[in-house]
Amino acid sequence: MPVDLNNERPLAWDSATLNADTKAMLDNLQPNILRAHVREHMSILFVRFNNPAEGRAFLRHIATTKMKSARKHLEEVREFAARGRPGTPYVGIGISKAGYIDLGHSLDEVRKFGDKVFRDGMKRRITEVDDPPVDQWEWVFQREIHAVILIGDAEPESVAALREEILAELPDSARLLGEETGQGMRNPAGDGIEHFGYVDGRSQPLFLKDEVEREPRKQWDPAFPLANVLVPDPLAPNPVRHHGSYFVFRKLEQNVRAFKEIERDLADGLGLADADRDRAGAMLVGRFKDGTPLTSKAKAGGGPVANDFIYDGDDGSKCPFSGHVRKTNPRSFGREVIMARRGQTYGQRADDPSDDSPPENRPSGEVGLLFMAFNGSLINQFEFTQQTWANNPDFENPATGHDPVIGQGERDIKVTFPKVWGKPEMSLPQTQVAQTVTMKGGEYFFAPSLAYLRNL
Ligand code: HEM
Repeated sequence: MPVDLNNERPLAWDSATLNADTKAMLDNLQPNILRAHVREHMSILFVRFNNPAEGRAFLRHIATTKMKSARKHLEEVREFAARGRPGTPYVGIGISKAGYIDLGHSLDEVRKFGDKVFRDGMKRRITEVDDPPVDQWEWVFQREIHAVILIGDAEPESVAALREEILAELPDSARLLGEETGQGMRNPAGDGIEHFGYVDGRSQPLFLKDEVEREPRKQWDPAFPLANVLVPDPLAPNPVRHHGSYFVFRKLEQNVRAFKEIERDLADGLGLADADRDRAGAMLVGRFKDGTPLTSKAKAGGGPVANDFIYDGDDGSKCPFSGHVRKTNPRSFGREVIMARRGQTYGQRADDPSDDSPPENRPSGEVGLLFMAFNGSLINQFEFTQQTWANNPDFENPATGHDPVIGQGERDIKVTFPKVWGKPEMSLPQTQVAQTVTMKGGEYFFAPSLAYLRNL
């Protein structure tokens, strides 16, 4: 029975009754798609091939010697939970449209990829998502990237060793165009944070029964059908059993100093004092720094980071409609838009992102987020989120503003903020906060099935 990508029931991946096609799907799927892989340390390599036979042989070799399946990953996670035995590192591969052509596929074959945006590539989509002109991107992303290789693990040593091994296999005809290094940051509670200091990566679509069952889910259902991240791999030997995922990579630089100034000025402007001052930043993100959802609480909460909430009954007087997490997941509709975010922070900093030191001690560049996400459809998920939700000041309610964190394009309308949490008193209309996240480049890839890679 073909894998039912639209089944609303989460996948019981280790059930004895799993059908043969679904088993084969898990044995041929890359890890980190259905469930996030440990990737506290990451090395991300951008490669160009230039010789079809050698490019194919390289990918085949990496796939057969260094990549594990989604099933192997899930077994490792279970082993770790039961016996504390650490798993093996993650190696993932994504191929761009230009990469498929360079590997020798015909245009007719590449047209089998249903996602037009993937076939265009990111450089041809800047108008739609209001990205900066390509000549302002970092040089590596201005070039024609054929493949991305993701290496991730809990410790830097194994990542560095694998990076060396993989680079040593790169044929002379190929080029390493550039690379990124990701490194996780954590707050004192141990939760992963991004550079503005907020807990990140908490809200995810969950596809597996064991993951769903661990979540409180009275209000928000975190279970999503596989279709949110999987499509049949059109070039695999058997697309009924072999699946892949559209992968978006974007390097997003964060001006932390400017963001911290904005938080401070907003708190001053609204007359917020003491612990209430944290609400300024929370109105921009939609969660407090410790992850407490602003729609649920007026102050940061402590305890495990909640994700069982919706915005019903919040007219914007608790969490503004523009707040980043409300914009990118309104929760009462748009479930088909939700993608699996698998990003990692980049850049070293001398200050502690979770302390209270003033804005002038914060970095104004060179740090940010390597935004990465798996999609069933780039046009209906990543691009839709960026274009129709984040960049749209009228989304859900007119004149509520751009997403203050990731919104791109002219922030010309004025907006208001609630002065008191949950009360109708609003501030005077004010200019929207400045853009502090800058896209430095990126590309769209397809993460093919292992069956495709092993048969190259
Ligand atoms: C530097 C850039 C970014 C920063 C600093 C950032 C920060 C955050 C933070 C702090 C959260 C809350 C943690 C959570 O709920 O899991 C979050 C959630 C989220 N972000 Fe971002 N983000 C960035 C870029 C993006 C981009 C480019 C997109 C998509 C276009 C995006 C989509 C989302 C989504 C979908 C959620 C989860 C919302 C939910 O389900 O409640 N983010 N982000």
